[in-house]
Amino acid sequence: MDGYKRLLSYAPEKKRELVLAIFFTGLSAIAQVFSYFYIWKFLEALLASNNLQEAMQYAVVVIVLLITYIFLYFIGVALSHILGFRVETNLRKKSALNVVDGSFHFFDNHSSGEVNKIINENASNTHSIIAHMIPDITSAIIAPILLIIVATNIDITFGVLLFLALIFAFICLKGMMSDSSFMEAYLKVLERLNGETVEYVRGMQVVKIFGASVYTFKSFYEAIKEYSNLTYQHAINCKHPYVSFQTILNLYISFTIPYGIYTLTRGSEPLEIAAKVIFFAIIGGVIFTSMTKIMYVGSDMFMAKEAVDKMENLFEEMEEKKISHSTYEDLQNTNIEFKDVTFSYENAPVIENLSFKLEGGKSYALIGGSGSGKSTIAKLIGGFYKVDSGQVLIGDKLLESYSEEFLNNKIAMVFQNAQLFDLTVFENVKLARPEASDQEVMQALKDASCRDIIDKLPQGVHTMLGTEGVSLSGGETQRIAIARAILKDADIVILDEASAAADADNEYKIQQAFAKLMEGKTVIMIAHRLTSIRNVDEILVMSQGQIIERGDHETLMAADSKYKEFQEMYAKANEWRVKSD
Ligand SMILES: Nc1ncnc2c1ncn2[C@@H]1O[C@H](COP(=O)(O)OP(=O)(O)OP(=O)(O)O)[C@@H](O)[C@H]1O
Repeated sequence: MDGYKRLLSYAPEKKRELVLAIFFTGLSAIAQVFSYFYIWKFLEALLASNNLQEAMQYAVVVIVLLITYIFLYFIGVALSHILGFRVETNLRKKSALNVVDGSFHFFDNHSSGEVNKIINENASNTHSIIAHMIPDITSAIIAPILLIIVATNIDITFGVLLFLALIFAFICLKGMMSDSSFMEAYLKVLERLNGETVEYVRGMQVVKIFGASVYTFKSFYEAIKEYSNLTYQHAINCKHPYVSFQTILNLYISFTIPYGIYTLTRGSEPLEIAAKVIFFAIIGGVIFTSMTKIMYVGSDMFMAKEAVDKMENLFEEMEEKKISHSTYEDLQNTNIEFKDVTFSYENAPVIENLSFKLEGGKSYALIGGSGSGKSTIAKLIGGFYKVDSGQVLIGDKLLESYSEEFLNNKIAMVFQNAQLFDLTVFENVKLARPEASDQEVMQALKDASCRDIIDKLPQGVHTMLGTEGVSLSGGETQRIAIARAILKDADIVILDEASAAADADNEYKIQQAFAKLMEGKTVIMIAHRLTSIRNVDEILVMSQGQIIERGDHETLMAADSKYKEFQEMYAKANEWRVKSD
């Protein structure tokens, strides 16, 4: 019940619907029981009293009560569906907000497909669990109890017999109810099977080309076997309780006839006994059928707990290693400082006890071998990750002391694999500053040397990009992303220069766009082309998470430096490229 209560706590505004759903399904159960009582009255009038007119009146009452039952049940189910859908909607809304707010650490460890799957599957499970649980519980519990009371009033022996049969039936049902360990194992196997099936379908091309069979996909085959074994074992475990349940039901119905004959020999009125036998046979079937719903209540409760556990775990993970920002919103200067910073993505530190200071208003280039920690430093300045120890200061104040939004507005980042959204070019740029005028957006595009891109697009700046629209090349995408950063007009600019060579024209335009973006800003450039950094104020050379050298181009070239070594290697690599071209 705990999972169910936790799920309901996601829709506190629909408490009234919950109470009304219980009320209407409860009322419908009472109407149902009354309809069966009047079936008895009908049979009694028809057979025992032989009063056709009275029987007809009872028949009308039965019909009215059955219609009332259906109508009330329908209202109860509709209300519980409204409640279920609201819980699902609220869970989806919360998920969407948490995803937007999720830590980078979380997204490093979870692919977007995985997150989407967890949210989709569990959120959509919740509405059906909630929608069916209230009607199932009422029809499985209220209706049988009330019917037993009515039945005992009609005939105490038949009533007691029915009661005993129900106790046995309940024991059998409990034997068939899936316990939490089975449900846990079942959901795990099902999840594995789904995952393996997706992998198999994804690899269908390889399957076809190489004529591989399902046996080649060993883990898919094992998942099928595991699923089949588990469900088979469960079916076997249910065999005895199920057969016993059916036997008790049929025994009870068959027993009403010899018992009726026995009472006849004791001088009872034959037609009254006939009426009772028919009535008890009818309600026996009805009660047994409604009781079977108890089986689903157990698994529904487990599913409710699973769904809410999985989603809440996901929400918790999204918050892990997230910086808790304060509210300060005034940048005194754009100095950047690392004080004894240690940071690790997983267990091993990528940078350890790193300290350095960058002066506001100057331009810096970070260079170093692949994996030396350049992008990590850029991300830590951007506030993407919480450091393990030490301090990152912006404007001589702790990064955490600024509000997240303020910091976002003060720092612009352009990564080599820039992301554009499925929006128009214009909308993509305007995202950086929604209050910007049309002229400002157009000026940013012009400054980022995007004129030629816009000219060739069918609807100019209003052309849709992405899956539904036009695709741009890597270099073009980066220029639009630079336009976005120019419009943002942030005081600190971090650029991750593309390592893959763009064509000469694109390369020239990207450099022009960068120059415009860097004007008057504090700039940190992660440089891959060593020719493009000669004019920066200072170059920081990185190796294994440490800054091993720093200085301007001339100073570093004059010494026997690692930087000089890098420049020479770069020049050689370019020479080879020219020769092989
Ligand atoms: N999201 C991540 N999760 C785990 N480890 C990571 C993650 N990002 C980077 N690393 C590791 O951290 C180290 C530093 O990576 P970083 O991207 O900062 O290097 P880099 O100098 O920018 O490299 P490159 O020039 O190849 O982009 C590498 O060993 C890398 O494998």
